[in-house]
Amino acid sequence: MRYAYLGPAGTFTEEALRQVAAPDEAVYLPQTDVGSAIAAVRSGDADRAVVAIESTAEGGVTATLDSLAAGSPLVIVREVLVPVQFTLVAPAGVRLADVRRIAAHPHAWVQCRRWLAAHLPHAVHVPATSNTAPAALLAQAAGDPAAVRALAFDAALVPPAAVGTYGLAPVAEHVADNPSALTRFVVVGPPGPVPAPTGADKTTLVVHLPDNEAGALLAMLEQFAVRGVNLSRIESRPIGDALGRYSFSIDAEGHVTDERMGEVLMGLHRRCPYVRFLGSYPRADAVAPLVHVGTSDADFVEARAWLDRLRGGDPA
Ligand SMILES: O=C(O)C(=O)C[C@]1(C(=O)O)C=C[C@@H](O)C=C1
Repeated sequence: MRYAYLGPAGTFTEEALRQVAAPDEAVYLPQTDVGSAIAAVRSGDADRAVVAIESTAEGGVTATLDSLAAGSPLVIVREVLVPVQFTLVAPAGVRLADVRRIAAHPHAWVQCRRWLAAHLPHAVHVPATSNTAPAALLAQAAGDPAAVRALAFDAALVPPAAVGTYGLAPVAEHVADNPSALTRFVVVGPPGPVPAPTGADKTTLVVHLPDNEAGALLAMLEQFAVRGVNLSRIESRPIGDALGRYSFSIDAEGHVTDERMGEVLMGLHRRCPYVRFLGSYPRADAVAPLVHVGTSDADFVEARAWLDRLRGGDPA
């Protein structure tokens, strides 16, 4: 299996990929951004993409949400959680007090904001395409003072594991603000058989609302509420064709084969102009949803049998 993912080597995305397939049993195809990783699956250059979709720091990863919401259909087949911490590295000889320009992925910068404000309040953010792109540049320039001076930054925020991979010198460790930060990654592939239900699953959807209808968002949410389906993430993203037009990216607890989730999907299909199914897949934390009274599979099956009896002329 060929996996496209955000590289170069040592990103948190690669840590997620290692949980899915070891390097000796898969082809790793590092890409410069999330959009390219997803495009590689659409073009057939990769069989799967591994991409960040949500973090405790920033919520939804918009590059991923937007790439999956439009274009040829793709589905999520698995999710993986990776703890996220950061180390500040710099070329040999650079002290913390010397640091003025820090290369960092925008999500890494956000995750270290309080530490940076306390320790390097005047440092400027130099945006990087990934957490290890600056690490690779530092490693290339090491030992060549002219190459080090030519870098656009004098320190970088990198995953702790990348310090050894690239032979870098830590200037400060444990610089992330939240010691329990997590990023959630998903494995994305072309449409195919839906992973079997485990009893602890998630379903990801993109939903558009009817235009100019007061309460349309409430009506959409009611489709979930009345069937006892809990949401674990909902975000609005611009559709992009006009101001004021938004799509909703939703993670719901449950599997497409659950009776209650099936009823939700049919309700959305009836009421909303566009619903994209982005897959049902096992939850990485294996936490089963709370099933409320009257919303179990058996409750739906029994209610349908009752309706059939009524329609057959048996009101008993
Ligand atoms: O995989 C990486 O290391 C990345 O650079 C990407 C990414 C992200 O897209 O959120 C992954 C985890 C961290 O939350 C910060 C950045």
